[in-house]
Amino acid sequence: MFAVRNARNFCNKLSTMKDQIPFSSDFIFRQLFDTTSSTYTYLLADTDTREAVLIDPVFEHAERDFQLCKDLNLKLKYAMNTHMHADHITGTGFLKKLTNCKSLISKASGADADIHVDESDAVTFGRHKLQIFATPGHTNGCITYYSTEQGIAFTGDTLLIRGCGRTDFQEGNSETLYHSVHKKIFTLPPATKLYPAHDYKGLTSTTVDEEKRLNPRLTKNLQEFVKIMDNLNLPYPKMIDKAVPANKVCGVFELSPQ
Ligand SMILES: N[C@@H](CCC(=O)N[C@@H](CCS)C(=O)NCC(=O)O)C(=O)O
Ligand SMILES: [Fe+2]
Repeated sequence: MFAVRNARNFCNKLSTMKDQIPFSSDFIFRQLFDTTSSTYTYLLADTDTREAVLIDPVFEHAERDFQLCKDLNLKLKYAMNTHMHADHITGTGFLKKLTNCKSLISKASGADADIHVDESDAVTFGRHKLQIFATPGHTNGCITYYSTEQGIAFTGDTLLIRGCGRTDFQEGNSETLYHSVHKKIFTLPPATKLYPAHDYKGLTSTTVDEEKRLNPRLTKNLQEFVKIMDNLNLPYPKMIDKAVPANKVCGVFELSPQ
């Protein structure tokens, strides 16, 4: 009986993995990394129009990201953030100097940008589209970018792999984060691939199904979750005093990292 149940559970897991949608042949996806802040930057593009977007670019890598766009013959349309970061300076300001791109962030972030977005807005590049979900909790202005067609979501610091963003600075609120994850991210199809803004253990992506089963914080009930978040006792990010003021004005604009 035990063996049968185990086999059934295993098959259920495999079927969820089988449901994963492969990227369309006209969709470019690159995951880039900053080893200092463990930040992921994502380059997405349309192979036909060559329009591209960068999610969560890092200041020190703006030239790398610009060069990659050039190498792939892409026109950067938007340099956009999932939230006003506290641990690194965004590359959006620098990328605006290097290209004709526009910066984009949520209205609720309180940060400057060319374009402000909100729940139910969408970002398009070529024929591709990212829907925007407001997923506050780590900060007030946290958003998740979601592509139904590709079956992927960029969760910023709202949901990390087997973790989540801390809620002890900026406008952090653990109850709000819990509801953002449970009502927005966890209601996406189980096979949706999730790409966070950071990972500190070398993992690169997860799925809704995986996190609903395995996230050590978000599988708990609200009360237990709040208690966990109240007791994380993490040191403040080293860059916070520099990063937050810079990110409030869309990053810095000098042409070279110091
Ligand atoms: N040590 C790093 C900061 C690490 C950190 O605080 N990460 C944030 C996300 C970036 S704002 C976080 O929410 N972590 C959650 C967790 O459980 O680790 C540094 O000094 O920059
Ligand atoms: Fe953050």
